[in-house]
Amino acid sequence: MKTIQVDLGDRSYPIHIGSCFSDDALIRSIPNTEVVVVTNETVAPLYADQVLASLKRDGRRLGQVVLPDGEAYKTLDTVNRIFTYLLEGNFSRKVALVALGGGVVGDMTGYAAACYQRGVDFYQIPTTLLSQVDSSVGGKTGVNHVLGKNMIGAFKQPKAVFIDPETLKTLPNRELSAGFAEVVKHGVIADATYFEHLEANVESILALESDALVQVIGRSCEIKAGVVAKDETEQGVRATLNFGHTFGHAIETTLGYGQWLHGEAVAVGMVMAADLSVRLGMIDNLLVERVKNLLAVAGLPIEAPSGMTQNQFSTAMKRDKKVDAGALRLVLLQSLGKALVTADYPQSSLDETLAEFCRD
Ligand SMILES: NC(=O)c1ccc[n+]([C@@H]2O[C@H](COP(=O)([O-])OP(=O)(O)OC[C@H]3O[C@@H](n4cnc5c(N)ncnc54)[C@H](O)[C@@H]3O)[C@@H](O)[C@H]2O)c1
Ligand SMILES: O=C(O)C(=O)C[C@@H](O)[C@H](O)[C@H](O)COP(=O)(O)O
Ligand SMILES: [Zn+2]
Repeated sequence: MKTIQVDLGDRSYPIHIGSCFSDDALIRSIPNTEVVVVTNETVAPLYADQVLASLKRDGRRLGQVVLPDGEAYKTLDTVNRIFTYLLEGNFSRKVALVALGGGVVGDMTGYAAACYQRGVDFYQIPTTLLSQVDSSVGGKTGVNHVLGKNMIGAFKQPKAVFIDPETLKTLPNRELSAGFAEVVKHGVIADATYFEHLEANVESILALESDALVQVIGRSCEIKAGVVAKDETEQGVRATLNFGHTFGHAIETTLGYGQWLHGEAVAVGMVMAADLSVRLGMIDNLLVERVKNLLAVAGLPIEAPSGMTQNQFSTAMKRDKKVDAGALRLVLLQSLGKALVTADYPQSSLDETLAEFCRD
């Protein structure tokens, strides 16, 4: 078992990576006397019994909420189903909510934990590549609004994260690729050597070769944990984790949640942000080609959805959470492994990038 610590003072927590399901002592050791597992209709039949069995203990009350599956259900209405279950069952403030599933389940469970009786304990058992390398770490929780992605939410750190890479064996390939987009992001913004490692090992990672996979989950969690420890609530450097997301979120919101997967939208978003960085003279076009090539090899899109207009991008991007005093801050590249958050770019250059990808 590999363990990475997220250092946040009295809210620090471990990320355990290994056979957390077959060797279930860590999951078993969750101390709360009331535990509710929150999952969805796809993940429940695969893993919920196993997790509930691990949690079973004399004197502990267990519950389970099974949510509908899909990004389209990442809403306040769905979170309200969790509240209704907890209230009907008279669960107290001592309850721990355990998110079992991908990022959608994790983000909603964390938000429910932040709100239920003004805050209860929360654990993450992520079962997609995306959630194992990104969303289970860092405490961003929340739901989508029809006008913007993740617009309603709270920072709520989990007490621990339990990652069992074996769960990825049941994950559809399209979802695996989507998770890989966030892995590429970590290399591009924070670690050139890691990016080179991904270029050299993309096939073995996506073939789920155990060593390659554990190494990638570990390195991505280390990078994310390091950034979050420096800037938990995104006052500064954490915004670099949003590389590609301003464009990507615009795609998700405009097409309708769930049409494109989050990782797919972020893949194109990263190419667009890199394109803008070239236009501003910050990086060489060769780097854009390397990013595009790695994403394409992983089966990810590198072009904007056909039919999406420049105006649709602009409208959605104006609502980005990184807008400050009316100016849209974007994450751009200074070099491989180095990102910068800035509102200091000519609007005409952004327009050129949008025009290049939209052709409307
Ligand atoms: N909080 C954060 O920091 C953060 C970071 C990145 C992304 N996100 C959010 O995460 C969400 C995307 O997460 P995701 O990519 O995990 O999508 P997801 O949660 O929708 O899961 C993808 C699909 O895989 C299924 N699934 C999950 N585990 C499985 C398994 N082991 N075997 C078979 N099927 C399985 C799910 O039911 C779903 O159909 C988006 O809403 C995004 O905004 C949050
Ligand atoms: O943890 C972060 O910070 C990130 O930005 C990680 C992103 O991959 C993730 O998609 C996040 O949910 C986006 O955050 P948002 O604040 O732009 O909604
Ligand atoms: Zn993301």
